Amino acid sequence: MCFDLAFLEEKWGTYRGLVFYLVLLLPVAAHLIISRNKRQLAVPAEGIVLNEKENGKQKKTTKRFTRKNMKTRPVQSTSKSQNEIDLQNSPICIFYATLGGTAQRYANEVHKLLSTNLQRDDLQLLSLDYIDLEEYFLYCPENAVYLLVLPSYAIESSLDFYLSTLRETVYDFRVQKNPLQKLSGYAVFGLGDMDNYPGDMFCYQAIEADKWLSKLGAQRIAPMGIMNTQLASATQIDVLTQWTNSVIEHMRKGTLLRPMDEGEGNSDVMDVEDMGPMMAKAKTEASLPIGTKEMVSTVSPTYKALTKQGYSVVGSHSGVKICRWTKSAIRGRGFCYKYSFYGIRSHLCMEATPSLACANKCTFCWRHGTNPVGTEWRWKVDPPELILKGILESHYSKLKLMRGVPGVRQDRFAEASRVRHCALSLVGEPIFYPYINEFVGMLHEREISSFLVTNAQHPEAFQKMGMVTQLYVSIDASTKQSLKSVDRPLFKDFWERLLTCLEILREKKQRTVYRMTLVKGFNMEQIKEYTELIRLGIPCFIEIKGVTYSGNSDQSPLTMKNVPYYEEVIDFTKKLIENIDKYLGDLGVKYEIAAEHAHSCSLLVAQTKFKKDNVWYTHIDYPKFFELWRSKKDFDPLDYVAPTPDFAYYGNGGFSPEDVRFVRKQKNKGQPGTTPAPAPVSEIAA
Ligand SMILES: Cc1cc2nc3c(=O)[nH]c(=O)nc-3n(C[C@H](O)[C@H](O)[C@H](O)COP(=O)(O)O)c2cc1C
Ligand code: SF4
Repeated sequence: MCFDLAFLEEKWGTYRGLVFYLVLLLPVAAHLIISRNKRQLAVPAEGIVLNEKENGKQKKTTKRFTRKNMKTRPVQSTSKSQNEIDLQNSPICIFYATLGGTAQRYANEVHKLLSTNLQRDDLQLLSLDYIDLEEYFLYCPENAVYLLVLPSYAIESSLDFYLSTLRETVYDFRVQKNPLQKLSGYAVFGLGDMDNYPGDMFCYQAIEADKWLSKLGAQRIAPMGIMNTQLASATQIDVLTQWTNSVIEHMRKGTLLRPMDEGEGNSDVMDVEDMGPMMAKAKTEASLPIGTKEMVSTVSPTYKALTKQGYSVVGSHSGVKICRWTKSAIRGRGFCYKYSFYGIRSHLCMEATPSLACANKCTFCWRHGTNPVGTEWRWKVDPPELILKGILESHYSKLKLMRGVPGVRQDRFAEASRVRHCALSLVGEPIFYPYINEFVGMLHEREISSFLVTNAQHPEAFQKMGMVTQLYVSIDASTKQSLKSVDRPLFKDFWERLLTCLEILREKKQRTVYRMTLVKGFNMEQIKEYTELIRLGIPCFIEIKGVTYSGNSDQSPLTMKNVPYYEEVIDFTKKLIENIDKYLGDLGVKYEIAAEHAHSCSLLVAQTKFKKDNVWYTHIDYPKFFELWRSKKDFDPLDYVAPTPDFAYYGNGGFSPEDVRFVRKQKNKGQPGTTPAPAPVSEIAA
């Protein structure tokens, strides 16, 4: 016994510390175990839908879709009264993406059916191309219902951008988990061409969207609808109506769906609900690796739309188009504003781009939503030699068509057979093209001047951009908010990107220009803020131009009302100069109006260092530029200037005296964008 007590005392001395810890930890451990059990019990009770991972193992087999197996079967659902959707008050958004218009038509149909059925007139119909994706797919409206009508394309389209945005949000560790769980639910309707894109390719992008939405925490309220667009149109409408009715039904019941295990139930039939998890595994993403897709393939609707608008698509991502001023100059009917400002004769000028894609969806873009978009280059790259050869050939072959056109001046037609200037400002973003420096170098070697316009969204590429004859940055607005509404940028940090590019521009020892396109009601206010942007870049020149009205389009909110009168452009410009004098006096630079081109509603504001002895030197000595460029030594913008001709001075109109002004019937009289000059102009500003 004594021995036992002594033994226990000795052991107590050794282990008492440990015993104290255990006693202290016991209540904490008990609390953790109890609360974990509570959570597990709560899952089914709260109706949380299991996702495919939680739902168990998946077999690796891949089912192929055939017309035969396109049946649906009853969907497994979890009916929860607390999930009932408030059909009268929940915001309902119908999203679509389209290239050819079919998905838009079907989205319209869904909108109509739902509006009638629910007797509501506030359902939103939204193009995924023209919304702020963050606003809807990161910070979604509370209790909203999302319905998506989505086609699939084996080629590049803006859907790729949408899907990659969803994917990035899923994997973005800075984003709170399940950001879409605030939604009441969602359902996807996919359109695809099963005959030409069978198996894994059929409706693959709608299926992918369904997967990412689910991973973002949104819950399916109705089975995914799938339609083969090769079916008879009456059948297609039936399928769509059935799906819409099923959505309404599910919303009424407040059911939430859970994906089923692959292989569950009858293996002959395919449940639409199976598709999400199963097809998510499909090798669609892997089968279309980055760098192999063509930006604009010849079979794409984008290609069709661009060619219809007069563009020639060269290779897979470049474009060229004969400008209407080129045609005008060949007929002796006048040059564009670049003649009065810089001495560019329009019939010697080629308008092109090595990248039809860009990172914006500007309201005034001529492409009307057909453009490919992206924040990074993810396409096949064409070599610069191929692009240059292709654009020159296309340009010349289109010019040849003008040979027999009435009024063509033979001297100009002959001169036009050698391009002297290249305006890299057509559409898209030229500095997006990975070999832009090589491409510009090839232009200069052929003594073709380069005017390059960037929308300032790629600071790294901009930093690397070498010498061009004239370097532009588009300044489409002066505040973050207005830039967002005018340019509808894809980058979240679009404003910071612009500011960084302007700072880079200031350091460039080149002829630099801010291009400002004025859109009434969008970007003509906040003049003081523009001066702050001028402070950042201190450009040599500022081009100020009224927006060109490019016609009605669903994709653009602009109307003729947004096109400013020339007087309004002048007024804006004068106020801008007053503000520069007032706020930027410390910079030691002064700006004045140097030239105008009234019939395209354009003014040129220049730093007064381009004025000597009361003579402006805004024109360019092009041979001198090539000489300096070949010397490979540093040179200054003032090293290759030429005097501005009298006709271009502000107050003289800017119309070339060599040409004869063409007077069209007075249908433009009094319209904005035209001058109040005695003779009506041939067309609205270019
Ligand atoms: C160039 C092109 C590629 C297509 N690729 C696919 C595809 O990979 N998978 C598919 O299911 N359908 C594909 N389709 C079919 C379209 O998804 C279908 O025609 C859809 O209705 C197009 O909608 P939209 O007219 O709104 O652009 C493709 C169609 C075109 C024109
Ligand atoms: S400078 Fe521009 S607007 Fe003028 S002719 Fe060339 S492409 Fe056309």
